[in-house]
This record gives sequence, structure tokens and C-alpha cells, in this order.
Amino acid sequence: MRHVWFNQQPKAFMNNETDQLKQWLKEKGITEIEALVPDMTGNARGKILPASKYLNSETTRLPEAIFIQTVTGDWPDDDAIEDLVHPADVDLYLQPDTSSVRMVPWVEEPTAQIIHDCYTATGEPHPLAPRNVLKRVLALYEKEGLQPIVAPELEFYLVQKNTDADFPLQPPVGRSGRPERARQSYSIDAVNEFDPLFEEMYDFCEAMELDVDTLIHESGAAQMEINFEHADPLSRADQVFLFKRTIREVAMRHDVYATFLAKPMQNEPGSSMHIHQSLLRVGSGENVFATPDGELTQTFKHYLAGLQTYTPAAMLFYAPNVNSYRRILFGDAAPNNTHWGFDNRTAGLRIPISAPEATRVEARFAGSDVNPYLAIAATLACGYLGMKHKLQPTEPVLGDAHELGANLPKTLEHALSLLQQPSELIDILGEKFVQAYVAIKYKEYETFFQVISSWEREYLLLNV
Ligand SMILES: NC(=O)CC[C@H](N)C(=O)O
Repeated sequence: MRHVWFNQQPKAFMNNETDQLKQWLKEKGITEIEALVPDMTGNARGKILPASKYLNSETTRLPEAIFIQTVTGDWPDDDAIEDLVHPADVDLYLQPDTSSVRMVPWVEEPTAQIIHDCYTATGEPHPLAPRNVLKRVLALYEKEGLQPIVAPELEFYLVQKNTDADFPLQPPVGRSGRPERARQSYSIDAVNEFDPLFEEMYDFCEAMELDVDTLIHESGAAQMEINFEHADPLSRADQVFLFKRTIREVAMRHDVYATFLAKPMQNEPGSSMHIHQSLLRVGSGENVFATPDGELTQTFKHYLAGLQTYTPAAMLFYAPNVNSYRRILFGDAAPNNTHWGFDNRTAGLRIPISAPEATRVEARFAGSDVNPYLAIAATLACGYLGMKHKLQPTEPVLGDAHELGANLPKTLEHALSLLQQPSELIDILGEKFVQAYVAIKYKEYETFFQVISSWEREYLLLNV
């Protein structure tokens, strides 16, 4: 039976759209291609190859195993992934999303980067590819005649270069020659401390046509937030994916690191990726969350209730690392609840005060360490289920929602167990995908737990 697999024709790599791509590459004089695939953590995997080879080859391939590897380079136990990937470690077939082609502005040789979708040898969208998971969810909305719109807000820290993992991260020194003092939320001068870095960031973003909007200083030392213009979810996930690469690159050119670790320093706030979300009716373009005179619709209430109901099970997509829970537990303004409120930053779900056509939910759960494809897919899946089952939300919270108690998982282990319980969320995201994700996260948790920390040496060495 197995050899039938290998006799299948791989999906054709080139199609009509690729003529336009070829034209673009020619016009820009591109000689190198970065063929990119977002992996499970949301980082770029792929191949760098001469443009001539890329255009002349029938297909670009990568081993399927890239989707089943942990951040430590380990693999889940065989029995956990038995039916998820081919036992022979076969290839994935890459198809360019031609609309995603962009220059790579930081390399001298004219180079283009193109995001690719992954297919199996039989031409099916690969179930483990995070970009395909998001597309699966978007297809459900398309069937309902709805177009989700999202706007991610991404926080990150600039830190001193750190090559010793045992040494805590330190804030960088800016143009003044001094590290930051006190809390500098929204300080213009504190952003200007890193002026040359941000100028280059904007230059690169412009060259890549990334719709980065506002830049602000957040409350942590050298903690920044960048906002993306609202648009369709796939383009926003792509842009977060590309921005993370870009700012890491820019930071290194300025001799510091940019980090998206959710809680990089013990005494500083964590970093989030808040997701603003609304739904438009395809055709009329009306926002289905509010009437023209600003009344919240039943659809809005169902969607919101879906986020309230399914977020605990989806938490592994908003807090995917052991470190993510340090943000949730000890972070400033990081929500540990699924309450909602109007302009209430203590609730997991904030409804910003806005014009009726801009009515939206801001889900504040996700850390900046998420895979943007998966976090956006998960939040849209939760809202979809709320609409499907016509769920009703709780009453809005007027005061401090933290006082009402926490109802989100506090550890990776807990989030893992919640995602494994039977739920329609699994059907929507894909059973194989969820199984693979859980297997990877479990393995990561295991490898983390094997490491003896400095806290244990400090407090237990001679005291127990
Ligand atoms: N801007 C804010 O609301 C701060 C968010 C906070 N940094 C978090 O981790 O959730």
C-alpha cells in the first residue's frame, strides 16, 4: 500500500500566478530566493536558492519532519506521532503564495522572500502547517459569508546581547549612554534613545510593505509595542511572522537583541500580542458586531461568548511556552480571566470605545511568543463556535476583573490537559494538527523539567 504514496504526482509547483511572480522577480533583478515556511513556533524554515534554480525547478520541497520538531531540536516520542507524519520522513511540497513576495532589504544581493504553503505528496494541504490551520478556520467564515478583520498589537523587548543562558537579560544602553530609569510608558524620549535602530526598522518595513502603524514605549525597560493596521487575518499573521524576523535582524545590526519571550525579565512586565477582531459581511462590508447606531448585535454577543467559553481550551495557542505562564501569573496588565468589559484592561476581553463601524473585541490573552497563525486561528475558532452555538456572554465587568478570580490555566501542563479534552475546537483546527501540537508541547515541557534551575541550587542545595 505504502508505495502508492510515492507514485503520486507532486502538486504542480508553478501555475498561472507564477508568471506574474516571474515578472516581478525579473523587474527587481532578483538573483536569490528565500523560500519561507512558518514552522510550529512561527519561525521561518525553508531554503535559500538561486532565483534561476527556483524558477526552473518543478517544485521546492522540505522534509515533513520540520513540523514535528521541538524548540530544543528534540522529537516527541514515536507513539505520540505515529499516525501524524509518514514513518519514512517524506517531503512536503511547497507552493508559493505569490502575493507574499517581498524584497529582503537587509542583504546586499537582490533577494526576494516568498511565503509558501505546504502540501502532501497527494496534493492535500498539509494538516500540520500552521498557515493551513489558519486557512481552515477562514474557510468556515467564508462559508458563512463573513470576513474576519484583525489587528495585532505586538510587544517586544530590546535587551543587551546575551550569550550566556545562565545570565539574566539586561536592558540595553541607549544613545544617552545610560540604561533606562523608572517606568517609561508612552515616553517619546525613551523611544528616541534607540532612534537609529527604529529608523532602520521603518526603512525595512517600508521596503517589505509591512503595514506597521504606531510605535510606542511600553512600561518595561526598553519594552516597545508595534501596532499593525487592521486587515484580513492571513495577511496579519504573515506580517507578524515577517516583522519578528525583521526586528530581530535590525536589533542585531545595532548590537542588541529584540526578544519576543513572553516574560524575559523577572522584575519587568511581560510582552503580549493583543488581537483586535471584528467581522464584516461579505458584499455589503458592514461590521456585523454593531448596528449603525452603535448597538451591539446578537452576533457580537455570541462571538464574545465563544471567546469566553473556549479560551481556556485554546490557551496553549496563546501561551505556548513554559515561560508564557510567568507573564500570565506575574505580568502587569496580563489577564488571567475570560471576563469582558468596555475599555477595561483588567479583563481578558476588552471592548474598545469606538465608532459603530469599528466595533471590535480585543482579546488580550496571547503572549508575544505565540505563533501568530495559530493564535489568530484559535481566537477566530473560539468566536466561530460561540456563533454556531448561539452562546450568551456573562455581564460586562465595570471594575477590576482580577478581583473576580482567575479562570485560565496557570501552567503549560494544565493548558496541555485542557486542549486534550474532547472539544469542537479540535475538529476546527484539525485533529492531526492538535495531536502534533500537543505532542511537541509535551516534549518541550519534559525537556524543560529535566533542567535543574539556579533557584534549586540556591535554595535547596544545603537546605533540604
Ligand atoms: N499595553 C498593555 O495593556 C500591557 C500588556 C502587558 N504587557 C501584557 O503582557 O499583557
